[in-house]
Amino acid sequence: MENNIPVPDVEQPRQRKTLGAALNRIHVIVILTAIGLAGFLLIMLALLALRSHAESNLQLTARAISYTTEAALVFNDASAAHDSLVFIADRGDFAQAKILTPAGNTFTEWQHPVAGNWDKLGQFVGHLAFPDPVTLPVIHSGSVIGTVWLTGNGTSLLGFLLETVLSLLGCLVLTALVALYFSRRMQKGIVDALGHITRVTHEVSANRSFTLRVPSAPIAELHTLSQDFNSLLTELEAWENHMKNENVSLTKKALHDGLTGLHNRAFFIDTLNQCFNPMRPPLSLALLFIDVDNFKEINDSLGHAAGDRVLMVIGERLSKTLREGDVLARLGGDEFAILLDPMISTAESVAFAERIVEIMKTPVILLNNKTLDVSLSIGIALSPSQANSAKELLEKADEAMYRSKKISGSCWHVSTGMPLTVVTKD
Ligand SMILES: Nc1nc2c(ncn2[C@@H]2O[C@H](COP(=O)(O)OP(=O)(O)OP(=O)(O)O)[C@@H](O)[C@H]2O)c(=O)[nH]1
Repeated sequence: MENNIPVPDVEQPRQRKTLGAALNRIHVIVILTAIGLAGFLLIMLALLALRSHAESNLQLTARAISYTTEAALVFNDASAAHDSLVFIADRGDFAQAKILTPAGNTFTEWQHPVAGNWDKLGQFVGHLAFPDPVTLPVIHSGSVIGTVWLTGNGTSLLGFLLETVLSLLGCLVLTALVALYFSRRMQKGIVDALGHITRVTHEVSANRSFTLRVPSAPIAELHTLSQDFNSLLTELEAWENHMKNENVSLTKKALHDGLTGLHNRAFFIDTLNQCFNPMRPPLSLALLFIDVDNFKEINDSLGHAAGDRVLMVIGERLSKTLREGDVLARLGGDEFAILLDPMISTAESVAFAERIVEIMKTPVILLNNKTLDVSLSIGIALSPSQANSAKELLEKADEAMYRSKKISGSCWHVSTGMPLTVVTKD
């Protein structure tokens, strides 16, 4: 059968651009576009201004030529007219000058020498900048006696243009650098502030570091974001501490007895089970099962509060008998148990039980300062000699305790492993 379940696309990990790189790119594009456009417009304006300046210059030169060649035209002296042209060409700025007769013939002319590529380029620029020659009539006594014909010189225009463009470009590059410097500074403020928030967020999510805080940012919105983020962290930190405390308290409640503060049955059974871990070699253990004699009577005659007081005192006294590693628990009601640390012999556990019987010989002082004699019955079971499991060890110790109780109470009994027979006192 064909499987029609769509397989979701697995997103491939890809290299993402950093915010700094993205802002950098945008700033460079904006700056280059703005500076490029401004540069282009400024160069165009400079060109127009230069051209109009050069054109009015050419008009003035034509007028000067017209005045200076007037006499030469009147006296038909072409050589004098040529000298005048050379004289003005030394000081003026034109490519070619002609004096034409009223009939249109060339009376005299002068042309700027073309020495090299620069001059050729100048000539070309001159053709572009001044496509039409400037003409001006030479008037004598009210009549036209000739015409001044003048074309513009592109060489000096070219030089001037190059100078203008180069200095303009220099200014634009300087402006671009200054703009770039300030944009980088502004960008650093944004990127650093967001970088702090990103780093702290990552630390919080990866290591639950709720104690971290984001430093304040120079930009108002980012500062607000940092402050709000810090408030959130403070709340999370408080919440986490509260949860930790709750956990500690719940764990304590789950494993401790509320009245005596000793470990409870669940903890004791768990500890016992761990001692019989099949993955480990068997341990030498001794378990003392302890039950208060005639506890119901205490409750019934002196009240539940007195019974509680007795249980607490017993808990305190038993705690004082413990060595390091021993585990004491209240199993429930008037039952207690002690697990003696591994490597304990029968004689040692019996000595331990005798000590317990002994310490209970001191009467319990009740809350109303009355005293009460309280005794305990103790059953001892040993592992691995008498039991091979937690359940069996507990049952054997309970059984031995029952023997103690049946004999007389206020005594100990070591489990025999034999079936229980009822023993009467005396
Ligand atoms: N005051 C008090 N009494 C409790 C508590 N838990 C259980 N008891 C009472 O403890 C009594 C235990 O009674 P039994 O199990 O008959 O024990 P006993 O009177 O000592 O009898 P033997 O074990 O045969 O000596 C019951 O009356 C329970 O109600 C407790 O936390 N506080």
